[in-house]
Amino acid sequence: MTLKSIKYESGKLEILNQLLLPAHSQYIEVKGVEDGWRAIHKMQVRGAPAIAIVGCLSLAVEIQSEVFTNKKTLRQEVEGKLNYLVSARPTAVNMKLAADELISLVNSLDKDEKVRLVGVFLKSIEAMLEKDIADNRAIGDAGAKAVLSHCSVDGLVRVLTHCNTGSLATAGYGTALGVVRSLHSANRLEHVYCTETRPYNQGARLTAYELVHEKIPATLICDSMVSALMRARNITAVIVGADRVAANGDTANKIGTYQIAVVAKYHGVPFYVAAPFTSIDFAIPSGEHIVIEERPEKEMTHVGDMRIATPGISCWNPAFDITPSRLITAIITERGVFTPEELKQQKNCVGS
Ligand SMILES: CSC[C@H](O)[C@H](O)C(=O)COP(=O)(O)O
Repeated sequence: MTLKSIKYESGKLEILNQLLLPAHSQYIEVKGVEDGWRAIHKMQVRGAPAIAIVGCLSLAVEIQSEVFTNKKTLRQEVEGKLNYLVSARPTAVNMKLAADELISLVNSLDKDEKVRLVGVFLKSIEAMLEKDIADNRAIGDAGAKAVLSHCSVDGLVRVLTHCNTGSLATAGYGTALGVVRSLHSANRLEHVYCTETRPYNQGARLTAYELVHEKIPATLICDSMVSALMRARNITAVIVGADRVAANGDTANKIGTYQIAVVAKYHGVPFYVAAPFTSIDFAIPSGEHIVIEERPEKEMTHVGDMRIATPGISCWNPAFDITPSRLITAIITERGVFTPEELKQQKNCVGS
């Protein structure tokens, strides 16, 4: 059985508290928008697609217990709460896109009945969940094909991934980890290496957990071992996820992605970004326009509750970095695999 980070049934929303993994597998209830915002901000739920789904569901839960006197107040309330949820983590585009979609949905309703709104909301979020899984499967298959193009017809591949992009970060299957999954199902994966992903260790805590759970041959490395790995282990390709891709292909992803891309370029290893088409923000021409979230120092200075850094030292803790498009071989989406140059031409297909 694959891991499930979000459970929603009959108006009750629960999320797997990812801060406790891998030691404890514990679900916590999200009773409304305030809980949703906190869970996203504290990273109890994380990964761009999962954040959007939990944000929207937390609003759906809240709406059910509220009374609205007219459509205007309902609209204002929904818009205000969605914008509030977007503010919990600013870098990824998914929550913002989902919020815009739901706001225009509310505006298009001709009746202001609460029951109808909740029904329409839930239907649209359910469709979002299903679409995410279907898209991830398509990304997995397209990505596997792209990676296999770099080896002999029946050869095996060795890939490197960073951070967590699996079932825990999405509605299911995963993006970059979905590609790994598809390679494994096709019996073409020799090995996957995952980085620890300092400072918050999503790789060591979550990706490693998923890989062990799925019995996929995998090895954990420290972030500082990437160059040595590329020299020693003949890596076929790097595959990472994305939180936001600009129109020119510049990609915001977990901190550390950029340096892996630089090292991959040096070693001649293809570098792929795997993400749903909705992660591409055609409204911004380049990565310079992406807001990079900075996280509390404690996430760097401590492991759990134990301080590992010298007291008094100051810290800089950006959660994401931008990989320039010239370091990216291609962006794997459910609509196909595009070089950054080809991606620019896709702008006109948005929404179709
Ligand atoms: C699955 S999309 C890419 C991910 O959102 C991303 O790189 C990532 O894992 C973000 O990590 P987060 O733990 O939410 O800060």
